[in-house]
Amino acid sequence: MSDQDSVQDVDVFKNVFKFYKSRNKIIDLSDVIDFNEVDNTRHHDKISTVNLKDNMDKVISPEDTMKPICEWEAYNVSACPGFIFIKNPFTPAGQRYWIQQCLRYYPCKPNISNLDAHVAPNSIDNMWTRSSYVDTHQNNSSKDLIDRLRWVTLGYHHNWDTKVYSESMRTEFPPNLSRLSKAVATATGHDKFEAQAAIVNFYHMHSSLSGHTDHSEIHMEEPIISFSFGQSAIFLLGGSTKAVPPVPIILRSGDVAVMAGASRSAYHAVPRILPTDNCHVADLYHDCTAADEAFGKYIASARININVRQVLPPGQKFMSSGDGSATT
Ligand SMILES: O=C(O)CCC(=O)C(=O)O
Ligand SMILES: [Fe+2]
Repeated sequence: MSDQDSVQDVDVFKNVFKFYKSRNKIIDLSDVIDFNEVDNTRHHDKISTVNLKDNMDKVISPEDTMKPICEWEAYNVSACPGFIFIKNPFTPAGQRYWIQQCLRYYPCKPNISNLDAHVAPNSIDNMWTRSSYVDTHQNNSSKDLIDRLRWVTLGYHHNWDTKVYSESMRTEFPPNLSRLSKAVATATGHDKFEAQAAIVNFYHMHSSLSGHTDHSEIHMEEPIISFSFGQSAIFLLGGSTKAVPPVPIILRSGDVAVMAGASRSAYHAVPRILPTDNCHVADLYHDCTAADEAFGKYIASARININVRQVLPPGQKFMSSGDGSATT
């Protein structure tokens, strides 16, 4: 293989990313796996149904936000071993509950967000109630603070520079999100999963997230559990190198992606946010109180993703001094 060949191989993930990110043309979605159309013959041979564990009466429906597990539909993607897609297992009120948690509560202290570097904590604590989504009489011409929110970290706070977690950058993981993640983990066969760190991403219509792997966690045997709310996304799931052509998948509001097994350390990206093409999100806030409708206005042009991870090996409650340096 010549040098040129190997460079081209390395760029496969990036080329596919650029293809879906490009705004210069009408995007061709024919290769994108859409689990809303599982009978679509084009992609039928690329996926298979997963049988979930329906033995979890105690943990199912955390905060009463999910449908009974017997109604969940879950799929594998043959090219991505270990990956499980669960088609929106939430009730409409359940989705509204999690969207509210992400906008109203998770950005507040002691959690960390991209806004911390710019504004005082109490401005963040009140930013939802003071936003023009809620206070419609507000004639504040400056952009809402909430529109500048890009990420929040929970539990062990992701260090964007060093990519190393530390005990000194740890706060309580939200118990409700821990129960939700445990329910999904248990249903997909990971009943020892402990939610210890999460990133909540806030995407706007032109946002994207480039190809990366998530490998800061000391223990990589447990899955990443990823929840999507609001506008849809094209999610690219590749392999262990950027030479592996990624599989494009549509993630819609309520969908859950579980990156387990080999897919836990696979390259992945979000090249594009797509306006919801059906009643998915509009329906959520149909006939709601004004307080709820405010969340509907935000989510009409935004996507929220919560991805939850276990950091420590089973049974270990804290990081020991050598743990941080064990990761790269
Ligand atoms: O937004 C998504 O679906 C993926 C987010 C992600 O991969 C990350 O935050 O590491
Ligand atoms: Fe990621």
